Amino acid sequence: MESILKKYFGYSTFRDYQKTVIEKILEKKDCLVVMATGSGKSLCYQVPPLVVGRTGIVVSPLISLMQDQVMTLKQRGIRAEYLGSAQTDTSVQNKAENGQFDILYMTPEKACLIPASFWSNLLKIGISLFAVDEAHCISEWGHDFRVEYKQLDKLRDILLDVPFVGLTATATEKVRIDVMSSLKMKDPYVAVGSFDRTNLFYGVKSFNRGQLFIDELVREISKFVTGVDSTIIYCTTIKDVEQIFKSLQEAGIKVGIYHGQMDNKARQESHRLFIRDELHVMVATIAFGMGIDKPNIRQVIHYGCPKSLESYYQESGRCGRDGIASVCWLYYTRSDFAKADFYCGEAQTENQRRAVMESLMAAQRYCLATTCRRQLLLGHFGEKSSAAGCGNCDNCLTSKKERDLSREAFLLMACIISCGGKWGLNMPVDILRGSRSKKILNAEFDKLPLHGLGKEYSSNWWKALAHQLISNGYLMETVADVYVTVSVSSKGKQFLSSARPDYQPPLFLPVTSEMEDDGENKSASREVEDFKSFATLKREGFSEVEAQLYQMLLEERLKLARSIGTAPYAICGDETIKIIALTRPSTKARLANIDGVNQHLLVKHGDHLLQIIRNLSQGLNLSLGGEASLQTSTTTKTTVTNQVNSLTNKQEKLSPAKCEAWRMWHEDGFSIQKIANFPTRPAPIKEQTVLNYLLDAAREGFQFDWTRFCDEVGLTREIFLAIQGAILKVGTTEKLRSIKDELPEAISYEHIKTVLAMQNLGISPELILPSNHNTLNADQLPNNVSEYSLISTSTCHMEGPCEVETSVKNSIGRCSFGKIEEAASVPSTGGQGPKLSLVHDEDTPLTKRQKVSELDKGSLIPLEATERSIVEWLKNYAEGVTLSEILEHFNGLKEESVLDLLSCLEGDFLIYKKNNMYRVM
Ligand SMILES: Nc1ncnc2c1ncn2[C@@H]1O[C@H](COP(=O)(O)OP(=O)(O)OP(=O)(O)O)[C@@H](O)[C@H]1O
Repeated sequence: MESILKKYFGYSTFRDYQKTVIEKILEKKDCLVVMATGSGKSLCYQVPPLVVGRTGIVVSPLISLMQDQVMTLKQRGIRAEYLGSAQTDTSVQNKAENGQFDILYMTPEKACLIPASFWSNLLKIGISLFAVDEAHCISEWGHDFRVEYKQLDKLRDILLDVPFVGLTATATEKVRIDVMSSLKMKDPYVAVGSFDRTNLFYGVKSFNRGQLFIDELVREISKFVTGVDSTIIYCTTIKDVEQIFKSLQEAGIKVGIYHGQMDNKARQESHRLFIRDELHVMVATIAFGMGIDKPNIRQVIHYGCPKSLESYYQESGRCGRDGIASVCWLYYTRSDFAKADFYCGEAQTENQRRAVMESLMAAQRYCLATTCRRQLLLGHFGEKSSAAGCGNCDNCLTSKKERDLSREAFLLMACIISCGGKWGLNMPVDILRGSRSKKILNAEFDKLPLHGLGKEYSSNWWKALAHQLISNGYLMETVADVYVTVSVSSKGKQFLSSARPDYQPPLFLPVTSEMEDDGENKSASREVEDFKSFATLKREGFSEVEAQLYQMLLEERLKLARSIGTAPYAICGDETIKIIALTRPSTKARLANIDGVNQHLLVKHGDHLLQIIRNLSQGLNLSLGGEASLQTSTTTKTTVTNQVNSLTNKQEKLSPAKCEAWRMWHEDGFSIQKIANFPTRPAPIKEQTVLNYLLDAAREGFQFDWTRFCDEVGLTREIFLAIQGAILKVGTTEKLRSIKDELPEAISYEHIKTVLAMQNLGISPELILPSNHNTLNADQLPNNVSEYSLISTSTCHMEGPCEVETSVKNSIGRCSFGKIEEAASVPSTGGQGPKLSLVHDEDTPLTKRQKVSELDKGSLIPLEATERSIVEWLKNYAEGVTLSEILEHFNGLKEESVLDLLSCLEGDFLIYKKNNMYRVM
């Protein structure tokens, strides 16, 4: 499974639930997968057909979505096609029937109407799975019910032994049950993940609809539209779409338009150009919907409040699908909340109207919230999140101002009660503002003592306060048909009973931006200020010149995509380009090792890409090879970004020479001695220098294998303890010389430096340092250990010096820093086996894993390393093998030769490297 993942998708690690779902499918179990948008559900049905080599059928609601998926899969070397009304190639059905595709998409209509002979023929060859994407469409309770989906259950009786898989990003409990029963699933495996999209920033602003705001928005967008990131602007009306589209176009931005009144062809063309990065911004109504599967959308802006939180989650969820930090801004005006009539237009029954109203009210609550937006959003889908805020929404990031609003709250609540509690907000607000409208005069509300007492605030200000009182439980809303009435809750009444017109108990409430700016006076530029600052999130982690390289590489990817008629993201994702820009691989093997680089890309475009990387890097004076070992395999995309960022930050603190030494040691597995004398160096450097470089890297937080390092410098637990004792005696770590003077000659400065670094970093010797007790006899000791024995016994609280002394001497014997001659003079243990190599051979690494050594016990005869023998041997280790272990197994062979062979195997995608372990594809 993992080889398939790397080979076709370029990734080396499955996301949490993916592996289990795939395993269940391979066991032929039905599955229901409910996971957030962009969480990687597609992989669950894309991998099994490749594992078993039989076609997987995928039902998908939209032709455009299928076309995009097929395009992307083809770029991965996967045989994919679709069947549906838009398919012009008449041979596809025939080929499909003969099992010639790995993955075959079809519309639900096609799946139901295709002749039974198609299924029986294909069944003879084998069908690996029957997946229903966007499975919520099958349920009448789902927000996107499609009648055609309901017919799919018929296929259950035809595709008897085929696992059915339903996948959706939005499904309540009710919908889930409906999907399972509609697809007649048998005891399905259900995977429900978090809906949290942690890489998305959520923000909301109120604004005044109009050209002034649009102009400001356009100015801001044109500042950061670079041609590599995409933005979607969702509008609630076609009029808004056209107005914003026109303004962006006039500003010279490559912008597309998409709405329901355009003809099919024009919409398809808009979609196509946007997907292929030929357009940078898309202004659309929500008609530009489900089929958007573009990973590098960095911003989704809602120009107007959406009709429900479900649709907001879906629409904003098109942002940042590749896991890179992205932003979702929602702009609303108060008038958006009065659109109930409009949204209720199609509702037939009162219940349906109520459902629409409640959805709109939830969206309104989201807009007006002063607490964590993510929590509100997740809570709406029944997901609990931690009590603390998310730290990635406007409310969490901006400190809330609070004010004692007891007087104003008193006036508003008293007014609501005075006018009978049967109105919406407009009536009490108008009374407070002293309106003399006909409605007010007729009801004689102008005679109320409260009339005109709240003139100093705008009507929006009062409404914003009302929503604070609602969210704090002082007021409550009731839906009656399409109307919402507001009344005072028992908490509100309690407050009123403890207050008088001239005295109110303090009531501190958050001051929202609407209240702060008093709505009407707000300048457009302030509204878009935050928008701008969050749009630059993605540029974190690059030096200026690396950022330049990143942009250039994206341009090159665009050119390549144009030349082969595909979308840039189908070649590889932005995150992959980011890692390429940071590591600048110079060989196919290194390129292959990057997350997101698949075999097809390497074989088809690898040489071209390497050439480009070389040329561009040279032009920018950047060294090739990069510094970071970007093993991106263990985490989600978001973590990958963090890894890259933190590595880059670390690299900035470390000189290139140190980074390079660390990379050679950590990534390539070279010994310190080898690095010091590397053939490409103009002159060798001291081993001590390399050791210092590596310790600096460790101190800067670079990934570090301490066991290997200590093994290489010959530091055992006993030496560690001896040094610790000396430090205690000297009483300071400032003077290395004094510490050294307390120790036997054979304990070097390098040992001391290593111990100090470990102590500083809190690395416990117990965990990583071997003890050499019992490996040598006491009588094999050289004579000069008396001084040391005092130290070691006192440190170790041992009765006699014997064992510790023995171990120290043994350890010293293994030390490679200027102590080789001395070590050679220590007699060998003879019968202790091959583990204790007292004479250091520069091509024989010192580490040895337990697992490998067990398998290799007694194998001292040099083995011939060929591509075939390496692959054959690697097959024994599902978890992989390190370079040192390979070298140890093929003992007697030069490290460079083995590296050459490994490099070829990686470049040919026969093996791959994950977490520094080599594995067979
Ligand atoms: N194991 C993985 N490692 C790295 N990236 C992955 C992995 N699995 C999936 N991805 C990437 O995550 C992105 C989103 O995946 P995918 O399109 O499958 O999401 P989805 O859950 O189907 O979303 P939606 O519900 O919106 O259709 C894609 O760019 C995909 O290549």
